[in-house]
Amino acid sequence: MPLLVIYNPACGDRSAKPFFQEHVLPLLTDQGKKVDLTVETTHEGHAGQVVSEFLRGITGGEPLSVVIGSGDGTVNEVVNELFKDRSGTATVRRIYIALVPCGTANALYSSLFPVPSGEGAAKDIDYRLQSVRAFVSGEGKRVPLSLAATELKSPASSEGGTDTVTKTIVSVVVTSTSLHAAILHSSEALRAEHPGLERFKIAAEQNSTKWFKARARLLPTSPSNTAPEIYDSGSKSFVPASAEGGTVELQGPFAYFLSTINVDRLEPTFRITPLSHSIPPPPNTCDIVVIRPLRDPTLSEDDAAAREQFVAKTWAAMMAAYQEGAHVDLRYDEKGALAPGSQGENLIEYYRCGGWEWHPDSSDEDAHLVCSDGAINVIEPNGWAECRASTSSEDRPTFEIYVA
Ligand SMILES: Nc1ncnc2c1ncn2[C@@H]1O[C@H](COP(=O)(O)OP(=O)(O)OP(=O)(O)O)[C@@H](O)[C@H]1O
Repeated sequence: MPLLVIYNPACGDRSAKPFFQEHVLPLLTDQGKKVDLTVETTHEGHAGQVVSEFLRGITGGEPLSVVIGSGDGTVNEVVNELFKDRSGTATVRRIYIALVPCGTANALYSSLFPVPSGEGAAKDIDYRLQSVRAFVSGEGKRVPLSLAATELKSPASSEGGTDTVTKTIVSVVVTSTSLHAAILHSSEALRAEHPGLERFKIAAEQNSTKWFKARARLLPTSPSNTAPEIYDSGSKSFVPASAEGGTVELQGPFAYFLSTINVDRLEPTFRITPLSHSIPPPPNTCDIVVIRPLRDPTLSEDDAAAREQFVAKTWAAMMAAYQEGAHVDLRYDEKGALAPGSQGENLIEYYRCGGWEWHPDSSDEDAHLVCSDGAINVIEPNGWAECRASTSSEDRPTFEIYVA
């Protein structure tokens, strides 16, 4: 089986290169694995180009194994490149990935291999080598990676025409709008000064009072045509969401709108979609966490005072996500407080469905941002976005990750 090794020396705390030289490459050699090509990435998009080019040089239909040392962004680049450029995957359709967590957040790795408690556990050598060890042992299991493909659409140029797709982006971890997209957008400007996770906290403060004007439509699962489901914290299970024609309409404003696949967390302890672990999802679905401030029984309109007042509720949800995903059971009492044991509406609406549409209000520039695995895209004026989750595909390359 052909074997590629790629690491991104610039991601996270920049430890990928020494970690590969000291641990990963010697382990591969010791276990008799012949590496066909080792590449240290030099620029954005490089990892995808390397895999694509390598595939074009292979003639057999065997799967390709790739050891990747990076965060989630580099994995995303490989998947997107192969999704776009099919020339290499005409013969090799299966890509097996052994992942080494070297990024800032490592959502994918820490979801597959939860970090044990204890100071510095995420940096532990054995902790970081688990996927590679599963690969070299020859007995490791692999899990398929689901993909979420988002089409950005521009409005038809004439009445009765069809909207056109201007860009398709693929996520393997998270696709979001609203607060999460705004935070990622602001945090990029802080990367050089704050390379660690603290840049997300600073960016969060900068965006805390924003609400996002849009409407969303949640879509049924394809091909089973199952209507969207919503988590019911009374029965602690998913139940059918009230759906008209198989879809659910959500009117804004939104504070938060985020969907995940493959992961239950975005950082080792930030478990934003914990139910994807505790109640395993069916194929071709994503988990969606929504906060709509006007569900708060003490708020009736969108004004500056209400936005200021609601900041504490959004933070309560974010902080509870760090407490083993406790935000999913936070409920209002009749005075709008989030007291333990309250029996009112849930603060969070937690959906599971086949995908979603996002239609931003043309007056709200911030609502036009879409985040795909950390990369920010902008919906054009009067445009919209459609995201669909898929677990397997007839005509696309498939990706699997080695797990212990
Ligand atoms: N040599 C390089 N110099 C600068 N940037 C690079 C280089 N090689 C790759 N990159 C870019 O670095 C970016 C960040 O990589 P990645 O997402 O893997 O790490 P991260 O952002 O630190 O981690 P995470 O996504 O887990 O938070 C990617 O967009 C990638 O294109």
